[in-house]
Amino acid sequence: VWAAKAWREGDPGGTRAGRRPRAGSVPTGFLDVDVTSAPLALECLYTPWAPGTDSDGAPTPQDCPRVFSAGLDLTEMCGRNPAHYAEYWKAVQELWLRTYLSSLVLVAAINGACPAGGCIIALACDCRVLADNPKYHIGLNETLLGITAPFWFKDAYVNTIGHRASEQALQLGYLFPPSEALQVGLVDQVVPEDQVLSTALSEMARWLAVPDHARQLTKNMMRKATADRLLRQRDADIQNFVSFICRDSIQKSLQVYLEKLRQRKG
Ligand SMILES: CC/C=C\C/C=C\CCC/C=C/CC(=O)SCCNC(=O)CCNC(=O)[C@H](O)C(C)(C)COP(=O)(O)OP(=O)(O)OC[C@H]1O[C@@H](n2cnc3c(N)ncnc32)[C@H](O)[C@@H]1OP(=O)(O)O
Repeated sequence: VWAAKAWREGDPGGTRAGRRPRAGSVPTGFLDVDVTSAPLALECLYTPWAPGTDSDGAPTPQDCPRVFSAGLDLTEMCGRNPAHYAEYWKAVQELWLRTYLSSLVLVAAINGACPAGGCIIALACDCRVLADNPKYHIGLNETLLGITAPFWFKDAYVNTIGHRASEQALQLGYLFPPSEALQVGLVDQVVPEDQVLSTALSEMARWLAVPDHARQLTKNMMRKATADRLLRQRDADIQNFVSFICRDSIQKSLQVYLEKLRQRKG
């Protein structure tokens, strides 16, 4: 995720929000940053695990290739207490709202797998460029984990790919390979892997060429209703999440899924 303001101000290596991947593991989070208590400088929000910049100040490819984001950190949703789940979900909401409502131009340069929470952050951007690699799937696969995508994930999906495609993909937990993601409109461009960053930059330039105030007002006009829907029921959404995730059956499903992931690795 690229923040236009920092880019324009020549500070593409600014503070990064989020968690770095554990050694030998995939980047899951972007949520151990304390987005709830300190104002998140979205101007400085980058793909969290991007290593920074090269000598010219241009962003360099991620140090964790193959994965854009593995979505929300499942270990944050397993075996914890209700207060932890509530705080975690509030942070997830906050991250999404700030990204979705940002007045900046945000372009997602997706150079790896992008399931669930990863997809939802990409969807909060203005434009998505995906690397053409059949392993780089994108979508909301929650049902395959035995959980349900919250209504605002669903809303963002419907806004992007329409009702019927969302209904089908959500129920099936379908992860789209690049060609299908492009076809259904989930991403805007699919390009060879080594052109993701340059294409994202070109897209950024295209969006920045539009007068800022007009673009920002238009963006807000298009997104406000969706964001307001969550804003109106934030607390209820947190309570829903906590009671849902605390169920024994859901905990069991998540543990089984995590175990499968770990075994697959071995
Ligand atoms: C009525 C209803 C009301 C309310 C409902 C409300 C809310 C519920 C919904 C909550 C929303 C959740 C959204 C999410 O984002 S869930 C997470 C979904 N993510 C996934 O399914 C991705 C899983 N991961 C993978 O498919 C692969 O890891 C990936 C393709 C990304 C990368 O593959 P690779 O081969 O490179 O890595 P692995 O060897 O598989 O994994 C390495 C280690 O990373 C661990 N891992 C992977 N993903 C996660 C994750 N999301 N969270 C935590 N840990 C993860 C994996 O177990 C390996 O761990 P170690 O062995 O190294 O410990």
